[in-house]
Amino acid sequence: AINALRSSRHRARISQQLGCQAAPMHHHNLPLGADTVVRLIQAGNQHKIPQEVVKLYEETGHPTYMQRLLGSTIIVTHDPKNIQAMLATQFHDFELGACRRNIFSPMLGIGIFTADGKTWEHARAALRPQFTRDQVADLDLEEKHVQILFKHLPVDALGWTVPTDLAPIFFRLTIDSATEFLFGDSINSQHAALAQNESLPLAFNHTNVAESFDHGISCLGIRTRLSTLYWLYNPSSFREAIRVVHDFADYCIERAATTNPSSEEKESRYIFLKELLKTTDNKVEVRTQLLHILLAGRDTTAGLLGWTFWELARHPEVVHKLRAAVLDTFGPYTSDNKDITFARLKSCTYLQHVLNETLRLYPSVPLNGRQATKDTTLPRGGGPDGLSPVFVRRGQEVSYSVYVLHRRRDIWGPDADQFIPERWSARRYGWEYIPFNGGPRVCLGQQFALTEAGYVICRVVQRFDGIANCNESDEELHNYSLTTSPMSVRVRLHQAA
Ligand code: HEM
Repeated sequence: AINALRSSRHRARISQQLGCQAAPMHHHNLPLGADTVVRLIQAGNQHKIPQEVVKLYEETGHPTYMQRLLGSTIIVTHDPKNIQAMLATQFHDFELGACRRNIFSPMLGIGIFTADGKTWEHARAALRPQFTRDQVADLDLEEKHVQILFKHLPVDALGWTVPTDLAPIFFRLTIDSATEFLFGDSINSQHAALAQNESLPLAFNHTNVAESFDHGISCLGIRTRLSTLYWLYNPSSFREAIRVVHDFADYCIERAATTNPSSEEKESRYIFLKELLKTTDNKVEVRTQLLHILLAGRDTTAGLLGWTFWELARHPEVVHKLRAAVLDTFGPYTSDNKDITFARLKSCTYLQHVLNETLRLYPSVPLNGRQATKDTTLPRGGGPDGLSPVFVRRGQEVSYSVYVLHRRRDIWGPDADQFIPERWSARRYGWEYIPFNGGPRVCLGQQFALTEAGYVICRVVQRFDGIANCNESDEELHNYSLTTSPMSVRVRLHQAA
Protein backbone atom coordinates (compact mmCIF):
# COMPACT_ATOMS: atom_id res chain seq x y z
CA ALA A 1 0.00 0.00 0.00
CA ILE A 2 2.86 2.35 0.83
CA ASN A 3 4.50 1.60 -2.53
CA ALA A 4 1.21 2.25 -4.34
CA LEU A 5 0.83 5.58 -2.53
CA ARG A 6 4.43 6.53 -3.38
CA SER A 7 4.03 5.68 -7.05
CA SER A 8 0.70 7.52 -7.25
CA ARG A 9 2.37 10.64 -5.74
CA HIS A 10 5.28 10.21 -8.14
CA ARG A 11 2.86 10.01 -11.07
CA ALA A 12 0.95 13.08 -9.91
CA ARG A 13 4.24 15.01 -9.86
CA ILE A 14 5.28 13.85 -13.34
CA SER A 15 1.79 14.54 -14.67
CA GLN A 16 2.02 18.11 -13.36
CA GLN A 17 5.50 18.59 -14.83
CA LEU A 18 4.17 17.48 -18.22
CA GLY A 19 1.34 20.02 -18.04
CA CYS A 20 -1.32 17.28 -17.91
CA GLN A 21 -4.80 17.97 -16.60
CA ALA A 22 -7.60 15.57 -15.77
CA ALA A 23 -10.13 14.62 -18.41
CA PRO A 24 -13.78 14.85 -17.29
CA MET A 25 -15.28 11.78 -15.59
CA HIS A 26 -18.42 10.31 -17.12
CA HIS A 27 -21.28 10.67 -14.64
CA HIS A 28 -22.19 7.25 -13.24
CA ASN A 29 -25.42 6.42 -11.43
CA LEU A 30 -24.14 3.22 -9.84
CA PRO A 31 -20.86 2.42 -8.06
CA LEU A 32 -17.96 1.05 -10.14
CA GLY A 33 -19.63 2.24 -13.35
CA ALA A 34 -22.01 -0.73 -13.20
CA ASP A 35 -24.70 1.36 -14.90
CA THR A 36 -22.55 1.65 -18.03
CA VAL A 37 -22.03 -2.11 -18.06
CA VAL A 38 -25.80 -2.70 -17.71
CA ARG A 39 -26.51 -0.20 -20.49
CA LEU A 40 -24.04 -1.88 -22.83
CA ILE A 41 -25.49 -5.32 -22.07
CA GLN A 42 -29.01 -4.04 -22.78
CA ALA A 43 -27.81 -2.33 -25.97
CA GLY A 44 -26.20 -5.63 -27.00
CA ASN A 45 -29.54 -7.41 -26.60
CA GLN A 46 -31.13 -4.75 -28.81
CA HIS A 47 -28.27 -4.97 -31.36
CA LYS A 48 -27.35 -1.32 -30.79
CA ILE A 49 -24.00 -1.27 -29.01
CA PRO A 50 -22.33 1.30 -31.33
CA GLN A 51 -25.28 3.69 -30.95
CA GLU A 52 -25.08 3.36 -27.13
CA VAL A 53 -21.41 4.37 -27.25
CA VAL A 54 -22.46 7.48 -29.22
CA LYS A 55 -24.97 8.29 -26.44
CA LEU A 56 -22.29 7.92 -23.75
CA TYR A 57 -20.08 10.33 -25.70
CA GLU A 58 -22.91 12.84 -26.20
CA GLU A 59 -23.89 12.70 -22.50
CA THR A 60 -20.33 13.49 -21.46
CA GLY A 61 -20.05 16.20 -24.07
CA HIS A 62 -16.30 15.73 -24.55
CA PRO A 63 -14.41 13.64 -27.11
CA THR A 64 -12.07 12.44 -24.35
CA TYR A 65 -13.26 11.36 -20.90
CA MET A 66 -12.74 8.89 -18.08
CA GLN A 67 -15.11 6.04 -17.42
CA ARG A 68 -15.27 3.59 -14.52
CA LEU A 69 -15.47 -0.01 -15.56
CA LEU A 70 -15.86 -2.55 -12.77
CA GLY A 71 -12.93 -1.60 -10.60
CA SER A 72 -10.72 0.05 -13.20
CA THR A 73 -10.82 3.52 -14.69
CA ILE A 74 -10.38 3.64 -18.43
CA ILE A 75 -9.82 6.57 -20.76
CA VAL A 76 -12.27 6.86 -23.65
CA THR A 77 -11.28 9.01 -26.60
CA HIS A 78 -12.86 9.80 -29.95
CA ASP A 79 -10.32 12.52 -30.70
CA PRO A 80 -8.37 11.95 -33.96
CA LYS A 81 -5.24 13.50 -32.45
CA ASN A 82 -5.23 11.08 -29.52
CA ILE A 83 -5.98 8.11 -31.75
CA GLN A 84 -3.13 9.13 -34.05
CA ALA A 85 -0.83 9.29 -31.01
CA MET A 86 -1.75 5.75 -29.91
CA LEU A 87 -1.58 4.20 -33.37
CA ALA A 88 1.28 6.13 -34.91
CA THR A 89 3.23 8.98 -33.29
CA GLN A 90 3.52 7.26 -29.86
CA PHE A 91 3.14 3.72 -31.22
CA HIS A 92 5.60 2.22 -28.72
CA ASP A 93 3.75 3.68 -25.72
CA PHE A 94 0.70 1.52 -26.47
CA GLU A 95 -0.01 -2.12 -27.27
CA LEU A 96 -2.99 -4.46 -27.67
CA GLY A 97 -2.23 -5.99 -24.29
CA ALA A 98 -2.39 -9.41 -22.66
CA CYS A 99 -6.15 -9.34 -22.18
CA ARG A 100 -6.89 -9.44 -25.93
CA ARG A 101 -4.32 -12.22 -26.37
CA ASN A 102 -5.90 -14.35 -23.64
CA ILE A 103 -9.38 -13.80 -25.03
CA PHE A 104 -8.48 -14.88 -28.58
CA SER A 105 -5.75 -17.44 -28.12
CA PRO A 106 -7.80 -20.64 -27.52
CA MET A 107 -9.28 -20.34 -31.00
CA LEU A 108 -6.63 -18.44 -32.93
CA GLY A 109 -3.30 -18.84 -31.15
CA ILE A 110 -0.99 -15.86 -30.88
CA GLY A 111 -0.66 -14.22 -34.28
CA ILE A 112 -0.77 -10.86 -35.99
CA PHE A 113 -4.14 -9.86 -34.58
CA THR A 114 -3.21 -10.52 -30.96
CA ALA A 115 0.56 -10.20 -30.71
CA ASP A 116 2.64 -7.27 -29.56
CA GLY A 117 6.34 -6.40 -29.73
CA LYS A 118 8.74 -8.77 -31.46
CA THR A 119 6.11 -11.50 -31.98
CA TRP A 120 3.91 -9.02 -33.86
CA GLU A 121 6.88 -7.72 -35.89
CA HIS A 122 7.70 -11.29 -36.90
CA ALA A 123 4.07 -12.07 -37.88
CA ARG A 124 3.71 -8.82 -39.85
CA ALA A 125 7.02 -9.35 -41.68
CA ALA A 126 6.01 -12.92 -42.57
CA LEU A 127 2.58 -11.91 -43.89
CA ARG A 128 3.42 -8.64 -45.58
CA PRO A 129 4.88 -10.09 -48.80
CA GLN A 130 1.67 -12.02 -49.40
CA PHE A 131 -0.23 -8.73 -49.60
CA THR A 132 2.03 -6.87 -51.98
CA ARG A 133 1.52 -9.35 -54.81
CA ASP A 134 -0.60 -8.30 -57.72
CA GLN A 135 -2.71 -11.41 -57.61
CA VAL A 136 -3.69 -10.94 -53.98
CA ALA A 137 -7.34 -10.59 -54.89
CA ASP A 138 -8.01 -13.33 -57.40
CA LEU A 139 -11.01 -12.03 -59.34
CA ASP A 140 -11.51 -15.22 -61.34
CA LEU A 141 -11.82 -17.12 -58.09
CA GLU A 142 -14.21 -14.47 -56.79
CA GLU A 143 -16.29 -14.76 -59.96
CA LYS A 144 -16.75 -18.49 -59.41
CA HIS A 145 -18.30 -17.79 -56.01
CA VAL A 146 -20.35 -14.83 -57.30
CA GLN A 147 -21.91 -17.16 -59.88
CA ILE A 148 -23.03 -19.46 -57.05
CA LEU A 149 -24.40 -16.40 -55.23
CA PHE A 150 -26.52 -15.62 -58.31
CA LYS A 151 -28.01 -19.11 -58.06
CA HIS A 152 -29.49 -17.95 -54.74
CA LEU A 153 -31.21 -15.10 -56.57
CA PRO A 154 -33.55 -16.62 -59.19
CA VAL A 155 -36.09 -14.21 -60.70
CA ASP A 156 -39.79 -14.55 -61.66
CA ALA A 157 -41.34 -13.78 -65.07
CA LEU A 158 -41.22 -10.05 -64.29
CA GLY A 159 -37.55 -10.20 -63.40
CA TRP A 160 -37.92 -9.92 -59.59
CA THR A 161 -36.38 -12.15 -56.93
CA VAL A 162 -38.45 -13.16 -53.92
CA PRO A 163 -37.67 -11.15 -50.74
CA THR A 164 -34.21 -12.41 -49.81
CA ASP A 165 -31.93 -11.62 -46.89
CA LEU A 166 -28.54 -10.74 -48.38
CA ALA A 167 -26.76 -10.64 -44.99
CA PRO A 168 -26.22 -14.44 -44.60
CA ILE A 169 -25.60 -14.76 -48.34
CA PHE A 170 -22.61 -12.40 -48.09
CA PHE A 171 -21.28 -14.31 -45.09
CA ARG A 172 -21.36 -17.55 -47.07
CA LEU A 173 -19.82 -15.93 -50.17
CA THR A 174 -16.91 -14.49 -48.21
CA ILE A 175 -16.12 -17.63 -46.22
CA ASP A 176 -16.17 -19.70 -49.42
CA SER A 177 -13.85 -17.37 -51.32
CA ALA A 178 -11.61 -16.72 -48.29
CA THR A 179 -11.13 -20.42 -47.50
CA GLU A 180 -10.35 -21.20 -51.14
CA PHE A 181 -7.84 -18.34 -51.38
CA LEU A 182 -6.24 -18.95 -47.98
CA PHE A 183 -6.46 -22.73 -47.54
CA GLY A 184 -6.67 -23.83 -51.18
CA ASP A 185 -9.99 -25.54 -50.45
CA SER A 186 -13.35 -23.76 -50.31
CA ILE A 187 -15.76 -24.96 -47.68
CA ASN A 188 -18.56 -24.42 -50.25
CA SER A 189 -21.11 -23.23 -47.73
CA GLN A 190 -23.10 -21.59 -50.55
CA HIS A 191 -23.64 -24.95 -52.25
CA ALA A 192 -24.80 -26.52 -49.01
CA ALA A 193 -27.32 -23.69 -48.56
CA LEU A 194 -28.92 -24.05 -51.99
CA ALA A 195 -32.43 -25.44 -51.69
CA GLN A 196 -31.80 -28.36 -54.01
CA ASN A 197 -28.46 -28.91 -52.25
CA GLU A 198 -26.15 -29.34 -55.19
CA SER A 199 -23.80 -31.47 -53.19
CA LEU A 200 -20.15 -31.42 -54.14
CA PRO A 201 -17.69 -34.22 -53.58
CA LEU A 202 -15.58 -32.97 -50.68
CA ALA A 203 -12.38 -34.53 -49.45
CA PHE A 204 -13.15 -33.30 -45.94
CA ASN A 205 -16.50 -33.01 -44.20
CA HIS A 206 -16.78 -29.22 -44.44
CA THR A 207 -20.38 -28.90 -43.42
CA ASN A 208 -19.84 -27.61 -39.90
CA VAL A 209 -16.81 -25.43 -40.53
CA ALA A 210 -18.67 -22.21 -41.42
CA GLU A 211 -21.10 -22.58 -38.51
CA SER A 212 -18.29 -23.45 -36.11
CA PHE A 213 -16.20 -20.50 -37.26
CA ASP A 214 -19.18 -18.14 -36.81
CA HIS A 215 -19.99 -19.57 -33.40
CA GLY A 216 -16.36 -19.34 -32.30
CA ILE A 217 -16.17 -15.67 -33.37
CA SER A 218 -19.40 -14.79 -31.56
CA CYS A 219 -17.95 -16.38 -28.39
CA LEU A 220 -14.80 -14.28 -28.86
CA GLY A 221 -17.09 -11.22 -29.09
CA ILE A 222 -18.73 -12.08 -25.75
CA ARG A 223 -15.34 -12.74 -24.14
CA THR A 224 -14.09 -9.37 -25.46
CA ARG A 225 -17.01 -7.51 -23.87
CA LEU A 226 -16.34 -9.25 -20.55
CA SER A 227 -12.86 -7.68 -20.70
CA THR A 228 -10.69 -8.95 -17.81
CA LEU A 229 -13.49 -11.33 -16.77
CA TYR A 230 -13.28 -13.11 -20.17
CA TRP A 231 -12.35 -16.42 -18.48
CA LEU A 232 -15.89 -16.67 -17.10
CA TYR A 233 -17.08 -17.48 -20.61
CA ASN A 234 -15.72 -20.73 -22.02
CA PRO A 235 -18.73 -22.96 -22.87
CA SER A 236 -18.33 -26.46 -24.29
CA SER A 237 -19.89 -25.28 -27.59
CA PHE A 238 -16.97 -22.82 -27.93
CA ARG A 239 -14.45 -25.59 -27.34
CA GLU A 240 -16.21 -27.84 -29.86
CA ALA A 241 -16.28 -25.03 -32.47
CA ILE A 242 -12.53 -24.57 -31.99
CA ARG A 243 -11.97 -28.30 -32.52
CA VAL A 244 -13.86 -28.30 -35.84
CA VAL A 245 -12.06 -25.18 -37.14
CA HIS A 246 -8.62 -26.50 -36.13
CA ASP A 247 -9.32 -29.92 -37.71
CA PHE A 248 -10.25 -28.21 -40.98
CA ALA A 249 -7.13 -26.01 -40.95
CA ASP A 250 -4.85 -28.94 -40.04
CA TYR A 251 -6.35 -31.08 -42.78
CA CYS A 252 -5.66 -28.35 -45.39
CA ILE A 253 -2.13 -27.73 -44.11
CA GLU A 254 -1.26 -31.44 -44.12
CA ARG A 255 -2.59 -31.81 -47.64
CA ALA A 256 -0.72 -28.74 -48.92
CA ALA A 257 2.51 -29.85 -47.23
CA THR A 258 2.38 -33.29 -48.82
CA THR A 259 1.27 -32.23 -52.33
CA ASN A 260 3.55 -33.60 -54.97
CA PRO A 261 5.61 -30.60 -56.22
CA SER A 262 5.23 -31.55 -59.87
CA SER A 263 1.43 -31.45 -59.69
CA GLU A 264 1.71 -28.32 -57.60
CA GLU A 265 3.66 -26.59 -60.33
CA LYS A 266 0.86 -27.29 -62.79
CA GLU A 267 -1.50 -25.41 -60.55
CA SER A 268 -0.84 -21.74 -61.25
CA ARG A 269 -3.47 -20.42 -58.80
CA TYR A 270 -2.10 -18.43 -55.87
CA ILE A 271 -2.81 -20.11 -52.54
CA PHE A 272 -1.87 -18.26 -49.37
CA LEU A 273 -1.20 -21.43 -47.39
CA LYS A 274 1.34 -22.72 -49.92
CA GLU A 275 3.18 -19.40 -49.84
CA LEU A 276 3.30 -19.54 -46.04
CA LEU A 277 4.66 -23.09 -46.11
CA LYS A 278 7.61 -21.78 -48.14
CA THR A 279 8.54 -19.53 -45.20
CA THR A 280 8.17 -21.99 -42.32
CA ASP A 281 7.50 -25.67 -41.71
CA ASN A 282 6.03 -24.98 -38.27
CA LYS A 283 2.46 -26.14 -38.89
CA VAL A 284 0.99 -24.62 -35.75
CA GLU A 285 2.40 -21.25 -36.78
CA VAL A 286 0.92 -21.65 -40.26
CA ARG A 287 -2.48 -22.53 -38.76
CA THR A 288 -2.29 -19.50 -36.48
CA GLN A 289 -1.49 -17.15 -39.35
CA LEU A 290 -4.25 -18.57 -41.55
CA LEU A 291 -6.91 -18.31 -38.86
CA HIS A 292 -5.87 -14.77 -38.05
CA ILE A 293 -6.21 -13.74 -41.70
CA LEU A 294 -9.53 -15.53 -41.94
CA LEU A 295 -10.73 -13.62 -38.87
CA ALA A 296 -9.31 -10.30 -40.14
CA GLY A 297 -10.62 -10.63 -43.65
CA ARG A 298 -13.85 -12.59 -43.79
CA ASP A 299 -16.39 -10.98 -41.47
CA THR A 300 -15.14 -7.48 -42.28
CA THR A 301 -15.75 -7.93 -46.00
CA ALA A 302 -19.14 -9.61 -45.44
CA GLY A 303 -20.13 -6.70 -43.17
CA LEU A 304 -19.00 -4.10 -45.72
CA LEU A 305 -21.10 -5.77 -48.42
CA GLY A 306 -24.08 -6.11 -46.08
CA TRP A 307 -24.08 -2.47 -44.99
CA THR A 308 -23.53 -1.26 -48.59
CA PHE A 309 -26.67 -3.05 -49.76
CA TRP A 310 -28.55 -2.01 -46.62
CA GLU A 311 -27.95 1.60 -47.65
CA LEU A 312 -28.44 1.01 -51.40
CA ALA A 313 -31.86 -0.52 -50.68
CA ARG A 314 -32.81 2.80 -49.03
CA HIS A 315 -31.27 5.09 -51.68
CA PRO A 316 -32.52 4.33 -55.20
CA GLU A 317 -30.85 7.51 -56.49
CA VAL A 318 -27.46 6.14 -55.39
CA VAL A 319 -28.20 2.78 -57.04
CA HIS A 320 -29.05 4.59 -60.25
CA LYS A 321 -25.87 6.66 -60.21
CA LEU A 322 -23.69 3.72 -59.15
CA ARG A 323 -25.10 1.48 -61.87
CA ALA A 324 -24.51 4.17 -64.50
CA ALA A 325 -20.88 4.53 -63.32
CA VAL A 326 -20.34 0.75 -63.34
CA LEU A 327 -21.86 0.31 -66.81
CA ASP A 328 -19.84 3.25 -68.05
CA THR A 329 -16.61 1.69 -66.78
CA PHE A 330 -17.24 -2.02 -67.37
CA GLY A 331 -20.22 -2.31 -69.73
CA PRO A 332 -23.39 -4.36 -69.14
CA TYR A 333 -23.46 -7.78 -67.47
CA THR A 334 -21.98 -10.63 -69.51
CA SER A 335 -20.65 -13.95 -68.31
CA ASP A 336 -17.16 -12.64 -69.16
CA ASN A 337 -15.67 -10.56 -66.37
CA LYS A 338 -12.28 -9.92 -67.96
CA ASP A 339 -12.75 -6.16 -68.09
CA ILE A 340 -12.91 -5.88 -64.31
CA THR A 341 -9.42 -5.44 -62.91
CA PHE A 342 -7.97 -4.03 -59.71
CA ALA A 343 -6.89 -0.81 -61.50
CA ARG A 344 -10.24 -0.28 -63.21
CA LEU A 345 -12.15 -0.86 -59.98
CA LYS A 346 -10.04 1.90 -58.43
CA SER A 347 -10.79 4.21 -61.36
CA CYS A 348 -14.56 3.79 -60.92
CA THR A 349 -14.73 6.83 -58.67
CA TYR A 350 -18.37 6.68 -57.60
CA LEU A 351 -17.98 3.03 -56.57
CA GLN A 352 -15.05 4.07 -54.36
CA HIS A 353 -17.16 6.89 -52.88
CA VAL A 354 -19.94 4.42 -52.04
CA LEU A 355 -17.41 2.14 -50.32
CA ASN A 356 -15.84 5.07 -48.42
CA GLU A 357 -19.20 6.30 -47.24
CA THR A 358 -20.32 2.84 -46.11
CA LEU A 359 -17.10 2.39 -44.13
CA ARG A 360 -17.55 5.84 -42.63
CA LEU A 361 -21.02 5.07 -41.28
CA TYR A 362 -20.31 1.40 -40.50
CA PRO A 363 -16.60 0.92 -39.80
CA SER A 364 -16.09 -2.85 -39.57
CA VAL A 365 -14.35 -2.54 -36.19
CA PRO A 366 -16.58 0.03 -34.44
CA LEU A 367 -14.90 -0.20 -31.02
CA ASN A 368 -11.23 -0.72 -30.36
CA GLY A 369 -8.65 -0.11 -27.68
CA ARG A 370 -5.05 -0.09 -26.60
CA GLN A 371 -3.18 -0.43 -23.31
CA ALA A 372 -0.32 1.82 -22.19
CA THR A 373 3.06 0.04 -22.08
CA LYS A 374 4.47 2.74 -19.75
CA ASP A 375 3.45 5.97 -18.03
CA THR A 376 2.76 8.33 -20.90
CA THR A 377 0.41 11.05 -22.13
CA LEU A 378 -2.24 11.68 -24.75
CA PRO A 379 -1.95 15.07 -26.43
CA ARG A 380 -5.50 16.36 -25.80
CA GLY A 381 -8.57 16.06 -23.60
CA GLY A 382 -7.43 17.48 -20.23
CA GLY A 383 -8.65 20.60 -18.42
CA PRO A 384 -11.83 22.64 -18.82
CA ASP A 385 -11.12 23.43 -22.49
CA GLY A 386 -9.98 19.87 -23.27
CA LEU A 387 -6.75 21.14 -24.82
CA SER A 388 -4.23 19.98 -22.21
CA PRO A 389 -2.47 16.62 -22.36
CA VAL A 390 -3.91 13.75 -20.33
CA PHE A 391 -1.72 11.51 -18.17
CA VAL A 392 -1.97 7.75 -18.93
CA ARG A 393 -0.77 5.26 -16.33
CA ARG A 394 1.23 2.19 -17.38
CA GLY A 395 -1.28 -0.61 -17.99
CA GLN A 396 -4.23 1.75 -18.33
CA GLU A 397 -6.79 0.88 -21.00
CA VAL A 398 -7.66 3.52 -23.58
CA SER A 399 -10.73 2.75 -25.61
CA TYR A 400 -11.67 4.50 -28.85
CA SER A 401 -14.62 4.19 -31.17
CA VAL A 402 -14.16 4.69 -34.89
CA TYR A 403 -17.95 4.52 -35.18
CA VAL A 404 -18.29 7.61 -32.96
CA LEU A 405 -15.36 9.37 -34.65
CA HIS A 406 -16.91 8.86 -38.10
CA ARG A 407 -20.22 10.34 -36.96
CA ARG A 408 -19.00 13.38 -35.06
CA ARG A 409 -21.10 16.32 -36.29
CA ASP A 410 -18.36 18.81 -35.43
CA ILE A 411 -16.10 16.96 -37.91
CA TRP A 412 -18.49 15.71 -40.60
CA GLY A 413 -21.26 18.31 -40.45
CA PRO A 414 -24.92 18.21 -39.41
CA ASP A 415 -25.63 15.43 -41.95
CA ALA A 416 -23.00 13.16 -40.38
CA ASP A 417 -25.56 10.36 -39.84
CA GLN A 418 -26.69 10.35 -43.45
CA PHE A 419 -25.44 8.20 -46.30
CA ILE A 420 -24.12 10.67 -48.89
CA PRO A 421 -21.38 9.20 -51.13
CA GLU A 422 -21.12 12.59 -52.88
CA ARG A 423 -19.40 14.06 -49.81
CA TRP A 424 -16.27 12.19 -50.90
CA SER A 425 -15.76 14.20 -54.09
CA ALA A 426 -14.63 17.14 -51.97
CA ARG A 427 -13.09 15.35 -49.01
CA ARG A 428 -9.50 14.33 -48.22
CA TYR A 429 -8.53 11.57 -45.82
CA GLY A 430 -6.95 12.33 -42.45
CA TRP A 431 -7.02 10.81 -38.98
CA GLU A 432 -10.72 11.60 -38.74
CA TYR A 433 -11.38 8.74 -41.20
CA ILE A 434 -9.71 5.47 -40.19
CA PRO A 435 -11.83 2.41 -41.11
CA PHE A 436 -8.59 0.46 -41.65
CA ASN A 437 -6.81 1.99 -38.64
CA GLY A 438 -3.51 3.75 -39.21
CA GLY A 439 0.18 3.67 -38.34
CA PRO A 440 2.43 0.59 -38.27
CA ARG A 441 -0.55 -1.73 -37.59
CA VAL A 442 -2.70 -0.41 -40.41
CA CYS A 443 -4.85 -3.14 -41.98
CA LEU A 444 -2.77 -5.33 -44.28
CA GLY A 445 -5.76 -6.33 -46.37
CA GLN A 446 -7.17 -2.90 -47.25
CA GLN A 447 -6.63 -3.22 -51.02
CA PHE A 448 -7.67 -6.84 -50.96
CA ALA A 449 -10.94 -5.97 -49.19
CA LEU A 450 -11.80 -2.99 -51.37
CA THR A 451 -11.11 -5.04 -54.50
CA GLU A 452 -13.20 -8.00 -53.36
CA ALA A 453 -16.13 -5.91 -52.13
CA GLY A 454 -15.93 -3.58 -55.16
CA TYR A 455 -15.95 -6.57 -57.49
CA VAL A 456 -19.02 -8.17 -55.90
CA ILE A 457 -20.92 -4.85 -55.89
CA CYS A 458 -20.04 -4.33 -59.56
CA ARG A 459 -21.27 -7.75 -60.57
CA VAL A 460 -24.54 -7.39 -58.63
CA VAL A 461 -25.37 -3.95 -60.02
CA GLN A 462 -24.41 -5.05 -63.54
CA ARG A 463 -26.88 -7.91 -63.30
CA PHE A 464 -29.67 -6.18 -61.33
CA ASP A 465 -31.03 -2.71 -62.03
CA GLY A 466 -33.40 -2.33 -59.06
CA ILE A 467 -33.13 -2.95 -55.33
CA ALA A 468 -36.36 -2.80 -53.30
CA ASN A 469 -36.12 -2.69 -49.52
CA CYS A 470 -38.21 -5.41 -47.80
CA ASN A 471 -37.11 -4.89 -44.18
CA GLU A 472 -40.08 -3.87 -42.06
CA SER A 473 -38.06 -1.24 -40.23
CA ASP A 474 -35.23 1.15 -41.08
CA GLU A 475 -33.78 0.76 -37.61
CA GLU A 476 -30.02 0.24 -37.74
CA LEU A 477 -29.45 -3.12 -36.03
CA HIS A 478 -25.93 -4.45 -35.64
CA ASN A 479 -24.92 -8.07 -35.71
CA TYR A 480 -21.86 -7.20 -33.68
CA SER A 481 -19.32 -9.82 -32.60
CA LEU A 482 -15.83 -8.41 -33.13
CA THR A 483 -16.92 -6.68 -36.31
CA THR A 484 -20.28 -5.31 -37.36
CA SER A 485 -22.67 -6.40 -40.07
CA PRO A 486 -26.39 -5.66 -40.47
CA MET A 487 -28.80 -8.07 -38.75
CA SER A 488 -30.77 -8.39 -41.96
CA VAL A 489 -30.76 -6.94 -45.50
CA ARG A 490 -34.08 -8.15 -46.89
CA VAL A 491 -34.48 -7.01 -50.47
CA ARG A 492 -36.04 -7.88 -53.80
CA LEU A 493 -33.69 -7.43 -56.72
CA HIS A 494 -34.80 -6.73 -60.27
CA GLN A 495 -32.77 -8.35 -63.03
CA ALA A 496 -31.74 -6.05 -65.88
CA ALA A 497 -33.30 -6.93 -69.24
C1 HEM B 1 -13.81 -4.03 -45.04
C2 HEM B 1 -12.73 -4.70 -44.85
C3 HEM B 1 -11.73 -4.50 -43.75
C4 HEM B 1 -11.68 -3.55 -42.77
C5 HEM B 1 -12.62 -2.39 -42.55
C6 HEM B 1 -10.52 -3.84 -41.97
C7 HEM B 1 -10.13 -3.11 -40.86
C8 HEM B 1 -9.07 -3.43 -40.05
C9 HEM B 1 -8.77 -2.78 -38.79
C10 HEM B 1 -9.58 -1.66 -38.16
C11 HEM B 1 -7.65 -3.36 -38.30
C12 HEM B 1 -6.95 -3.02 -36.97
C13 HEM B 1 -7.49 -3.91 -35.89
C14 HEM B 1 -6.79 -3.73 -34.57
O1 HEM B 1 -6.76 -2.64 -34.04
O2 HEM B 1 -6.26 -4.69 -34.06
C15 HEM B 1 -7.23 -4.37 -39.25
C16 HEM B 1 -6.12 -5.16 -39.09
C17 HEM B 1 -5.78 -6.15 -39.97
N1 HEM B 1 -6.41 -6.50 -41.13
FE1 HEM B 1 -8.08 -5.64 -41.89
N2 HEM B 1 -9.89 -4.94 -42.48
C18 HEM B 1 -10.59 -5.38 -43.56
C19 HEM B 1 -10.31 -6.46 -44.35
C20 HEM B 1 -9.17 -7.21 -44.27
C21 HEM B 1 -8.83 -8.28 -45.17
C22 HEM B 1 -9.68 -8.73 -46.35
C23 HEM B 1 -7.65 -8.79 -44.74
C24 HEM B 1 -6.86 -9.92 -45.27
C25 HEM B 1 -7.16 -10.69 -46.29
C26 HEM B 1 -7.25 -8.03 -43.57
C27 HEM B 1 -6.09 -8.23 -42.85
C28 HEM B 1 -5.75 -7.55 -41.71
C29 HEM B 1 -4.60 -7.88 -40.88
C30 HEM B 1 -3.59 -8.98 -41.14
C31 HEM B 1 -4.62 -7.00 -39.79
C32 HEM B 1 -3.64 -6.93 -38.63
C33 HEM B 1 -2.58 -5.89 -38.89
C34 HEM B 1 -1.60 -5.74 -37.74
O3 HEM B 1 -1.99 -5.79 -36.57
O4 HEM B 1 -0.41 -5.56 -38.05
N3 HEM B 1 -8.19 -7.07 -43.32
N4 HEM B 1 -8.11 -4.39 -40.30
